[in-house]
Amino acid sequence: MNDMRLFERAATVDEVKIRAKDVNVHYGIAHALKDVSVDIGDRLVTAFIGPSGCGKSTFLRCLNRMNDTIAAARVTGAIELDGQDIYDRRVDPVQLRAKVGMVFQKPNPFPKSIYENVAYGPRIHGLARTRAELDEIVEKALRRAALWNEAKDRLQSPGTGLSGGQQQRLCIARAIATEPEVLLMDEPASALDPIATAQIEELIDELRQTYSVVIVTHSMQQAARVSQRTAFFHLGHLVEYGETGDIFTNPRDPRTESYISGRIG
Ligand SMILES: Nc1ncnc2c1ncn2[C@@H]1O[C@H](COP(=O)(O)OP(=O)(O)OP(=O)(O)O)[C@@H](O)[C@H]1O
Repeated sequence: MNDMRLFERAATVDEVKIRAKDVNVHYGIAHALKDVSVDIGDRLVTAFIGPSGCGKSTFLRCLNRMNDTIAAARVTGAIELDGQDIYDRRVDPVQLRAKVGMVFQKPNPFPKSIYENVAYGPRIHGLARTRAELDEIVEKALRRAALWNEAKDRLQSPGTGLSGGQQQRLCIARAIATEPEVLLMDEPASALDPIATAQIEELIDELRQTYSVVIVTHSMQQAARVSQRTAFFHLGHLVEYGETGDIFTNPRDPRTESYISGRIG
């Protein structure tokens, strides 16, 4: 049984979920991201690391067209999700963001009940026909986000009344309630204490059984703990990308080496 599971995981590891080719981003005249090409695998965690301002969040936002919402941002190049160009004019960015969900640095629940926070996406995307179906979706998402036990008796209480770590798990539940395929996380634990951080990291490890997870992090320890692949960015360039273990123990580029040994950043 165990061998079988290993085999299944090995078989899925090399499937490409997102393929980015020659992606450039300008904010007005500032060239923030330069010729980034990368294949992001399915059902594994990819970490983006690098010094402040190197373009990690900018690139993350390219993957679900969140940069569309920034007037100054201009994105060129190609990004495919399962072989489909996400920048094609026929793609509805709202539908895309249901498939490629996002969790932000600061937990940002809606000023609504816990239940409504999770039910919102499924409702606008018409995923439930009845209240019972919606209840089921909400419960499933809260369970997957490891929040059900803490939230089940207070579903009608405001989401903002939860602790920081619980709020972040609520935001993860909200993101996964629309059955996304990819989860983008921009420093999801940076506002949390060590215990809540450990819970989020454990959850990320769970989630990769189902999703492709991409996480921006400032913590190299966190990247080493949660990810299987790591991409190192520097001054808008993707300098090095590979197996996390290799990046941290045997980096090929001197800039990566300097960063992970604390000489730049
Ligand atoms: N909305 C924006 N408008 C103008 N410039 C921006 C905007 N967002 C980012 N930038 C610029 O683009 C560059 C890359 O920023 P980005 O936030 O992607 O880097 P980052 O690696 O995620 O940084 P950090 O680790 O500090 O969050 C920076 O020079 C930043 O000032």
